[in-house]
Amino acid sequence: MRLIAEELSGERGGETVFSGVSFALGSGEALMVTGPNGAGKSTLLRVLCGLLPPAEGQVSFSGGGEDWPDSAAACHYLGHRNAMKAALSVMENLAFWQRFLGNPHLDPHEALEMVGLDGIGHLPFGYLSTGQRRRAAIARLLVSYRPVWLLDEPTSGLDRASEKQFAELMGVHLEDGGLIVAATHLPLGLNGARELAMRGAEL
Ligand SMILES: Nc1ncnc2c1ncn2[C@@H]1O[C@H](COP(=O)(O)OP(=O)(O)OP(=O)(O)O)[C@@H](O)[C@H]1O
Repeated sequence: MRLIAEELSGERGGETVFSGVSFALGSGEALMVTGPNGAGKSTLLRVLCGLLPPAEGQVSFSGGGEDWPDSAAACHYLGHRNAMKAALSVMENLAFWQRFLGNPHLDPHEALEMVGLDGIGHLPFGYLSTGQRRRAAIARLLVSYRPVWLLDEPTSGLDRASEKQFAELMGVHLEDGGLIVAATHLPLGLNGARELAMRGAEL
């Protein structure tokens, strides 16, 4: 599988926030998107998964067969918000996402165990601490399979042990032939990851 960005520009509110972004990422590869606040990292991730149209250039995804015909279908997007309903339990949220997204991968109980949240699946999501919320959102990546993980500051709010656990989960995803694009200010503990340094519209 291959995710390709060609001469991409992204706009917010009619202003160009980045331009000329190109890369090609294959199965088992990770790309760290770095740069100062406002450089356009989140905007780039949203363009890659089709939540925003590119102002210029194009995104393509190949080798995904019928299940993953394009990048929008192939991507899991973990944004700043955790995409969970506060009043539903953690388990209910994960079960909803599994039904909604299809391509079931891990059972929600198993996914919670993988992020160290077993035992609190019955709690409303809104009761969880900041780091626990992030871990539950990471469990969403595990309940339905998507080959491409687009991660926006994925370790924000995580303690050291959870950061390490998440690095292991990302490692397994890459070993299984997945792809990862992560916007981050911190090293994520992925050996061999490439870097895309963004500097914003002045490029
Ligand atoms: N909906 C919007 N309307 C107008 N401008 C926006 C909108 N969303 C973002 N922007 C602007 O686009 C620019 C890029 O924002 P973006 O969130 O992509 O940056 P970032 O590199 O992810 O920053 P950070 O490191 O702070 O997360 C910023 O200047 C931001 O103010």
